[in-house]
Amino acid sequence: MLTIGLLGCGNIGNIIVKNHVGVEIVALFDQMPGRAEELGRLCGARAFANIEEFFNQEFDIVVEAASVSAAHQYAMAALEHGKDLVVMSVGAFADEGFREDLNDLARRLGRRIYVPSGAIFGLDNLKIGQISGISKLLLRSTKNPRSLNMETTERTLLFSGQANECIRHYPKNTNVSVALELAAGRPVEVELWADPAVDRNVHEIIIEGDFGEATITVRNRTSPDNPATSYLAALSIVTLLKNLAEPMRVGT
Ligand SMILES: NC(=O)C1=CN([C@@H]2O[C@H](COP(=O)(O)OP(=O)(O)OC[C@H]3O[C@@H](n4cnc5c(N)ncnc54)[C@H](OP(=O)(O)O)[C@@H]3O)[C@@H](O)[C@H]2O)C=CC1
Ligand SMILES: O=C([O-])CC(=O)C(=O)O
Repeated sequence: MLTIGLLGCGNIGNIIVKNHVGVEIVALFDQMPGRAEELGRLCGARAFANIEEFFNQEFDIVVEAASVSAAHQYAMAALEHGKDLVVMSVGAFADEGFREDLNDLARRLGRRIYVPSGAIFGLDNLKIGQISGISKLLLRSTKNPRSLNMETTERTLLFSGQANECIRHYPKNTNVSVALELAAGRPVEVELWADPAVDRNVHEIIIEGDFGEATITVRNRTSPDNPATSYLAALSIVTLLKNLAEPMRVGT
């Protein structure tokens, strides 16, 4: 069975620990050591307050579910310690230099980096953008102001522009935009709205290209412990882990 070390023991970490299938969690790390210890009591994994000790444990995959800055800080070290890597805070890969260096290192060391589909549907066939023209790719995300840690009484446009700029301002809310960019291999236009009338995290994806047109709307329930994060994102990472050991891959 694949063994994992969980880096980040907040909302998604909790959902992984309570729902994981087909993998064994053996090590836990969080900058709030109490959170790692609490999850350790639930699943029997060892909690570490020191990142070096965490990386030195024997397991196959580091699962990052912490923050964009944590992904930046620890991704290289994870590979250097002989682990594969699952990155939930994919916004870290908006930094092209970092992304290329990490890919080079993974190639050199024969390691894999996995990016879950997260809080959206449609990443699979969007990859055709790497070989065929896509003329328009727009993500319109709408969240309740509570999810964005702000207050407003009316629908408000917070950001309009490119994904790699948006993630700098909203690293806890727009990782999906960078996942779209990586899949399609081209820039993504992003609109981020705060709307007190919605109780879901809504992502509308509008795609036009040589293949035709597609519109995808995902109305996500929020997670129990973090309204910024859609429950789907946590389900997506649990599913990715479940499928890693399977011989057959479904979806492009
Ligand atoms: N790809 C996608 O589609 C999606 C990605 N995400 C991303 O997934 C990540 C996890 O989400 P979620 O579980 O809801 O977030 P939470 O804030 O609930 O949990 C993250 C945990 O990681 C800790 N943490 C943050 N930075 C570090 C660090 N540098 N080193 C160690 N621990 C750290 C946090 O501590 P503290 O509370 O002190 O910060 C917290 O305990 C976030 O980055 C989020 O933006 C979320 C939804 C969709
Ligand atoms: O969970 C969501 O709806 C999206 C999100 O926070 C992100 O992409 O960072």
